[in-house]
Amino acid sequence: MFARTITRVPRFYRGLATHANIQGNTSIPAALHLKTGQSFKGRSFGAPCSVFGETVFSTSITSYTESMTDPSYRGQILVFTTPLIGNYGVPHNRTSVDSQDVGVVLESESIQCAGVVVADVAEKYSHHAAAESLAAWCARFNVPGITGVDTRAITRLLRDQGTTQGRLAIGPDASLPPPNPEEYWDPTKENLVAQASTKTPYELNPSGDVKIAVLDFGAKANILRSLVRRGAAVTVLPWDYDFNTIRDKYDGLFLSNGPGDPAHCMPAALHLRRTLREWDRPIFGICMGHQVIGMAAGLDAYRMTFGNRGHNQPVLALASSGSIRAGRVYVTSQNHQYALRLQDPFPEGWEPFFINCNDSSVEGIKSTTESGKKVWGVQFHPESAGGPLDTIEMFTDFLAECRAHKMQLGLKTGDVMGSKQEIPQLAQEVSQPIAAAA
Ligand SMILES: NC(=O)CC[C@H](N)C(=O)O
Repeated sequence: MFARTITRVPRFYRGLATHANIQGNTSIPAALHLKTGQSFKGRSFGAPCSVFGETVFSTSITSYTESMTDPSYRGQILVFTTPLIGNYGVPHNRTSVDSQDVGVVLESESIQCAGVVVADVAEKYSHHAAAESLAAWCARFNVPGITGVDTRAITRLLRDQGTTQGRLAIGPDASLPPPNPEEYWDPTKENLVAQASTKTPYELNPSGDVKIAVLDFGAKANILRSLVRRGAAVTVLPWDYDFNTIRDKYDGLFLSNGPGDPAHCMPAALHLRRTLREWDRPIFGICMGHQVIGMAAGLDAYRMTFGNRGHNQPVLALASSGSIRAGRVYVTSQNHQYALRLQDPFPEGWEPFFINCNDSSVEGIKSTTESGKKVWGVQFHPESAGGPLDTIEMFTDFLAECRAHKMQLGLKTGDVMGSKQEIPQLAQEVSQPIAAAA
């Protein structure tokens, strides 16, 4: 008898209710077809258009917004193993643009994956920073989604048969028979890096004390943020730019992540081979960048069965360097299909740096101490976004090495603060944020 009926929604919940939204086209039929002959029927959300793509799964339980804007997912139909996706909506993807800023909140300007597959799309979303629903965001970027499918069954299939070419068929296309095997699009044939990379060089944080050139294979914004927020002046170069022509103006070189088959990046690996021979300043690469360093060092990159996509991949450090301690396991964020082949012996001057605790794949390489070089490549993503920050200090380590090298050089030439160093012409010409360059 003392039970009270709440007739007024408390203020706090009323605020949330205004964010809640119902959007999407979930009564439109959709189907996911795999080249291997299996089909899954569900309902559509997002853009009402059909797409081809390489079907991959990610075990991440959060950060769908970061994953979907990561250029490394370009051309892929992304299956989320977490059943409920979309429940915190999507934020505005703009920051106030100043020289320290890369201009976006997420990992790039737009959705990069070709389509998304979820068990249960959240039609209601709630988050203080949310501006729209997952469905509305997908519709705005012309990216289709399918919901109401058994993502566990799809994942088990992909785990057994490997990443498979697929077709997301929406609306009337969903009731058509699946495409013939030869009609599927094979993204490995395309140079996706050339599509994702900046077309023209641009600079961030020009007043930074240490000058870093970034070869952009499809860089995630958080890689650029991680460099800029640690005080680096960053010049972002197209993926096939011959860094050797400007290298003396820089204190370090960084090679970014990127989509597709690393074989397309062989021109960059050949330029880098020369850099490694003739230049002694620090070099750091992540994911595709790590694969390019490996190819330049003489290692092979191969296609894994289903790759590693998720935010809890354990890697064992085999060597100590900077903040990394040999013998420790770090939990890492990953998104890759290819890996460097472990070979014995390793090319002279190189050693394995990390190894994956689940599948023993190579997770990192480094130049040996005897080589006198300072070069590191990691298959995982220390910058996270999303995922754990266990290895984020690798950016600090890299910049510390660049600063130390610059200081040593200054001591030799009597130019300790680097004041005699020329400001790169290139960098002055192209000072603009990532958003404007995209
Ligand atoms: N995130 C990345 O840079 C991925 C690299 C490469 N495209 C691969 O799939 O292995």
